[in-house]
Amino acid sequence: MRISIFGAGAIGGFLGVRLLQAGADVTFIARGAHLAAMREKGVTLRSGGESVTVRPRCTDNPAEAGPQDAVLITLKAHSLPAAAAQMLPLLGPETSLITGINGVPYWYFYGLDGPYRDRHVESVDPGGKLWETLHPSRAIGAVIYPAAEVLEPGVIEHSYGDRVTLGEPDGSRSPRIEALSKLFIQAGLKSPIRPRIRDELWVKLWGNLAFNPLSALTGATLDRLATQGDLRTVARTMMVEAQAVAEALGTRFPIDVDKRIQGAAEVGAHKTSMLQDLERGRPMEIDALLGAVVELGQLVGKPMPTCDMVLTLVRERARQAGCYPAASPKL
Ligand SMILES: NC(=O)C1=CN([C@@H]2O[C@H](COP(=O)(O)OP(=O)(O)OC[C@H]3O[C@@H](n4cnc5c(N)ncnc54)[C@H](OP(=O)(O)O)[C@@H]3O)[C@@H](O)[C@H]2O)C=CC1
Ligand SMILES: CC(C)(CO)C(=O)C(=O)O
Repeated sequence: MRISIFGAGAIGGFLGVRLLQAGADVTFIARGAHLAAMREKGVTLRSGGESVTVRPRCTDNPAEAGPQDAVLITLKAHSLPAAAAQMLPLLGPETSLITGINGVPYWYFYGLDGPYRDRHVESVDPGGKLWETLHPSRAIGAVIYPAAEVLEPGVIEHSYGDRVTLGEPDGSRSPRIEALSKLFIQAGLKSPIRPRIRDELWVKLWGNLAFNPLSALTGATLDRLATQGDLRTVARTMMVEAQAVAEALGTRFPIDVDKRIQGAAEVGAHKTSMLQDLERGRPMEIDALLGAVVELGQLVGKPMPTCDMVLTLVRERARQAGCYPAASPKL
């Protein structure tokens, strides 16, 4: 299978190495110092006490790779609008796009039964440009559970997790999703195919929408946010508000909110990705993880006072650190 990893940083680099080792024809699409290091010295993956270096095709010019069977998008959410047009040379008539980005995906409402069918989500897809450029008929949803980090340009550390859940927006077991799941399994990952991928996206997002902004605001690690009295109450209140929104859109949560919080507590003294981005002065995924959920709340008419307040505060915290644009998205 010809597969490009668009945004082959931490998680994309980890998955790309695994897919290459499984025999796929993989192209890493990256940029800057990380790309230069991968070109010069190959990509080193450290995982489970072992280190392997591979030499994939690495480029910042998708035209060099040409049309692919699949493109795995592992950009940060805010990088996708600017990168979408760059993906066009990778797209043949049958190319699928696996969206590995955390948060509400741009294709969320594609074919979704109910009054909001085929709407775009402004917070992640300003003006519906992604919908047009990367038509959601190409999209395959993914929930990525492993954790990885770029330790230095060209060197990736995989710290835990091996599950990449996949699902077609329409829930079907299409030949393309079967082939991708098989490839991920050959790459040593667990890769179940879910008929209701949005439910699983929400279970991950449920934690991210609360813990990530709260960690950025307070500096607290996941274990404190999930266990310390008042902090836990704030996180839980946000999650309960979001649950009402998700359920109004047809989501069925397979676990309750306390079980989800317990799962986050078990991760331990971990800095969320949003706190890490803030500390490094990098753009933060505020709009994909919380802004989009607040937008969906407005859409279905469910009040989200705690989420609204935390969104306002975390945007300003990010602005003060130079990690968020001066203007919030217009909804
Ligand atoms: N890391 C993790 O453990 C996990 C991450 N996720 C999610 O996966 C997504 C990716 O996260 P992560 O891997 O940590 O992010 P990274 O920043 O490590 O990787 C994204 C890479 O894409 C590059 N990039 C951005 N724009 C372009 C472009 N136009 N052309 C080529 N390369 C580009 C970035 O370069 P630059 O740095 O120059 O912007 C960066 O190297 C996020 O949504 C995250 O929430 C999900 C599960 C776990
Ligand atoms: C650690 C965790 C689970 C926090 O919700 C996460 O996904 C992140 O840091 O983005």
